[in-house]
Amino acid sequence: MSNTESASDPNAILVAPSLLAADFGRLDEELASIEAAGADWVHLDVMDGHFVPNLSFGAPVIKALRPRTKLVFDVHLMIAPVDPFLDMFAEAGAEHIHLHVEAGPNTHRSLQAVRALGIKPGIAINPATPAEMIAPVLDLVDMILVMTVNPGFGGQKFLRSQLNKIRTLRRMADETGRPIRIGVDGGIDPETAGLCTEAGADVLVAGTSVFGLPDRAAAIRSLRGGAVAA
Ligand SMILES: O=C(CO)[C@@H](O)[C@H](O)COP(=O)(O)O
Ligand SMILES: [Fe+2]
Repeated sequence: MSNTESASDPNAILVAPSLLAADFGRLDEELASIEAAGADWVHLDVMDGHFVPNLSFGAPVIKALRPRTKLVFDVHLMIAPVDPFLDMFAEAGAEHIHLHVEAGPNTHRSLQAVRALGIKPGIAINPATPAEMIAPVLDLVDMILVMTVNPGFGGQKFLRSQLNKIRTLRRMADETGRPIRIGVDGGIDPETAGLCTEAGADVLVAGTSVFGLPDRAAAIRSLRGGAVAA
C-alpha cells in the first residue's frame, strides 16, 4: 500500500521513520528514500539539551527540508519551554506537533496554541509518567505519542513496561468517542511493533530499524508485517 493510501485510512497502521537516524549530510536523499519506500509521515525529533540531554536540529532545518518532500511533517518537540517556539515550527511547515506533558505546567494552553496555528496537536508521554497524567488534555489532542524509551537518543532498547500503558491509553482514547491515534516511539522493530499494535498503537515511529537498513522499502514492509501479524 502506498503512503497516501494508508494515511487516509483511519484503521491503517502508519509508519513514521525518524530522521534522527538518517545521514545528516544527505538529508534530502534520505527523505526521498523513505518517501519512495512507502513511509506515511516523517518524524522530526527536536531536542534542546535541557528537556533531554542531547541536541538535534530545530526549525531552520525543518523549513529547509519542507520543499523536498510531500511527506507529512510529524514534529516531536523535546524542548522546554514550548510556547515561545510554536510560531517558528508552524512557519517551518510542521503539520503535527507533539509536545510533552512533562514539558511545562500549562499543557492546555500549549495544545490550544498548536491547534490555533492550524497544526494537529499530539501529547507525548515519558516512560515514567502514568497514563492518567494526560487524561485532562485528551479532548484537545489528535494523537498520543507513547515514549517506549527515555527520550533523547535513537538506538535504545524498547521498554516492555510501556505495553500496559498503551493498553490503558487505547481505552481512554476510545472512551472520548473521537479518533485519536496512538504512536509509539523508541526501539520499534518488527517484533516490538507487533507488541505495540496488539496493545492498541497505530503509528510506528522508527529510526534505527528504517535508516539502519540499506533497503528502506523492505524495512518499512517488515514493520508493517510485524504489526499485521500481531
Ligand atoms: O524521540 C526519539 C528519541 O528521543 C525517537 O524518535 C528516536 O529517534 C527513535 O529512534 P529509534 O529508537 O527508532 O532508533
Ligand atoms: Fe521522537
